Amino acid sequence: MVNSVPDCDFTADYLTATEADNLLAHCLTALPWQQEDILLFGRTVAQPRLQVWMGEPDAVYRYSGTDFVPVPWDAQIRALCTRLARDCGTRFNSVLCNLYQHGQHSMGWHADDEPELGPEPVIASLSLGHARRFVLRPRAKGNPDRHEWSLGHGDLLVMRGQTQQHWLHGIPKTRRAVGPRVNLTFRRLLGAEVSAGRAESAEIDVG
Ligand SMILES: O=C(O)CCC(=O)C(=O)O
Ligand SMILES: [Fe+2]
Repeated sequence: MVNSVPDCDFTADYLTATEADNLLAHCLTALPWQQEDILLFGRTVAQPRLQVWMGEPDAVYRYSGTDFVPVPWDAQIRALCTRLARDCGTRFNSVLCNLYQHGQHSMGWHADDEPELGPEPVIASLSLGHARRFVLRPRAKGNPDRHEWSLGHGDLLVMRGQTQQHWLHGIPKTRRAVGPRVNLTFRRLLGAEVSAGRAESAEIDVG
């Protein structure tokens, strides 16, 4: 039974404007951004965004057929991780950093439901830079429910409970002229075991 509302908490301006400005500039210049290839319906294509996987050495993450070995913690991001963990009442050991350079960069429908995240993961998503639409829809086909937030500079969205079991989420492309956006999603991997990977359809564009 799908809850009609996903278990998400949105906090506008979790970071002050100055904190957000400084962290955005730091992320854009200091992180080793890479555009990864993913396997999509048997073809190798470049992901429509740049990423950095960061965290504890054993937080190896398998996503769309690729193993991501984390780069060591950046001091500023680790400080944010500690603050978010305290405020969310949980612990995190890793963060997926996403860079959307323009409106054609996106993230397809997916759930963060890898087995190593556990059944009801708490995922804290901190956004910096230009606001983008974050859209959720039920996993069940034919259910027209939609929820969305505009995630702007310094905003926090925390997903918990059964959100990943029952809902898919993504960042649609936009024809608007938008500048760079950085999104940091803090997670806790429960073990170093490798998952089966998420479905290849994970990267179908969000409509
Ligand atoms: O960029 C966002 O807000 C979403 C990121 C996301 O869903 C993910 O990293 O799994
Ligand atoms: Fe996600």
